[in-house]
Amino acid sequence: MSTEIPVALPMDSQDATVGIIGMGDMGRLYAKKISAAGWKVTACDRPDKYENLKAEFQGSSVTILENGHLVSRCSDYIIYSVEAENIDAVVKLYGPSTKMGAIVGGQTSCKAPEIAAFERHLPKDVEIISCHSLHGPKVDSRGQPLVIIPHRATPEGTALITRILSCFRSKTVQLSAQEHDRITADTQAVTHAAFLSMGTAWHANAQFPWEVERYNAGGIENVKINIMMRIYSNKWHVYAGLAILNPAARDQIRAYAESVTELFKLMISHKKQEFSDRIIAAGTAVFGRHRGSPLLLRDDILDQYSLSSTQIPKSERRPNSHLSLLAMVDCWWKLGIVPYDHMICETPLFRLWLGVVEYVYRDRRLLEECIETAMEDDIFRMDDIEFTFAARGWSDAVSFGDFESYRKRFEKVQTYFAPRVAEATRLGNEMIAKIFEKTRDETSEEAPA
Ligand SMILES: NC(=O)C1=CN([C@@H]2O[C@H](COP(=O)(O)OP(=O)(O)OC[C@H]3O[C@@H](n4cnc5c(N)ncnc54)[C@H](OP(=O)(O)O)[C@@H]3O)[C@@H](O)[C@H]2O)C=CC1
Ligand SMILES: O=C(O)C(=O)Cc1ccc(O)cc1
Repeated sequence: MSTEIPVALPMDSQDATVGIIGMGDMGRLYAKKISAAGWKVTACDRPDKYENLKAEFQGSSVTILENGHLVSRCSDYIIYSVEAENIDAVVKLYGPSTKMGAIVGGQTSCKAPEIAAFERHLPKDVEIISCHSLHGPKVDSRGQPLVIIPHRATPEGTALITRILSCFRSKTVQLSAQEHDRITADTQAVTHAAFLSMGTAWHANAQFPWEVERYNAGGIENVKINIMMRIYSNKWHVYAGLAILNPAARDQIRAYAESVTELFKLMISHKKQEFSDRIIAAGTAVFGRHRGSPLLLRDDILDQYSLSSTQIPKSERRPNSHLSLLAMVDCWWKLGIVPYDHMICETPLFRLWLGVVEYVYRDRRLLEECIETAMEDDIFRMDDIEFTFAARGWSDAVSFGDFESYRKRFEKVQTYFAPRVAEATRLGNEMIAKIFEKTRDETSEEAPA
């Protein structure tokens, strides 16, 4: 830690000014929450958005400035909340204007390129303390993990940033940038790969899953459809950035595609014993230590959140092979990942996904039903073959590191599902709020973000 850093910030009052560069979905959430907690906030987006943004925030306690130079010059803590792909260029542009002795951080989802940009372009007298809220902009931040990364920091600086960000009432966890990237690759990247692939496969089969009888099978199917819709309602660059820029994520997405392919080959060659042994061995490795703990999800809650107009009674529901889910456990097993070890960096989607997977693996009857369906039921074959193509396609898109082709793949499916996005977002929010109400800090009086 360099001794050059002047500790000139106000530590015991709310006098520090927080600057936000990038007023997209997350930047706005940060600006609103931090200013509501009593801190002075200045913010900007690209210069061409200045007039509109200024009009929008007129009369609020957020001061909109024309560009990142002006924000950087007057702010004690500057948060870059821009696309991960752009972080180097934006820090290069505004970093030299950083106020002397200020603290700088970023909110991008992958920390290696962000920290590299800070080290490359920021003056040496500046502290670097980054953060990452592990939830999307429409989720109640209370009780969700918030990672703080004191990279080039004094204890006083870290204490100040922790105090500023305490307005989110999140579960704060301090990690290094490397630890952050490794854990979020495990929690986020593979989860997204599974749901991106589901959307691609449904689109390839020209299906809206809620209109297809075999997907009106209650709890698990509802969660799968709702999460898939949620991911495709977000911006493509969020998922592209955290997958393409994080080398650990790339490897894991490839391992997931391999598991999907290998299991699918066993299915179509009817190698039931080999398939079943592999599923059981993976399940034991991943869930063995957690057999006694309470389940993360309850089916009766999930049944309420369906996009379908008809509900099929439980006794008449058709079992599913759940290839997406079997492959997830297979890939965790192969990579030696025990997902429960990563709950410090859980996102709502990861928790839901783990909840669904666990729900199947801890019910021997359900798991055997999946194995039986995977082997014998041809109805799911057309879905599973498209899912296999899709998983490999996403893995290729990520390993080629090509943002533009990632964007095209994503937006094609996003456009297809767009007509039902508003409704799915509302349902998904209700579902997440209901599921998380038990885990949230019960004493909090704040309204959801
Ligand atoms: N959305 C999510 O669920 C989460 C996102 N994140 C991370 O947070 C960051 C922001 O994400 P999000 O808010 O969703 O994305 P948005 O696209 O909504 O916001 C990014 C904003 O930064 C602007 N921007 C780009 N370059 C500049 C610049 N030179 N000066 C000022 N503003 C600029 C963009 O403008 P333009 O659109 O014109 O490029 C855009 O308005 C990303 O790195 C993302 O990975 C983290 C947690 C959750
Ligand atoms: O919960 C998820 O995985 C999301 O999709 C929202 C999200 C996206 C990017 C992040 O860096 C953190 C959360």
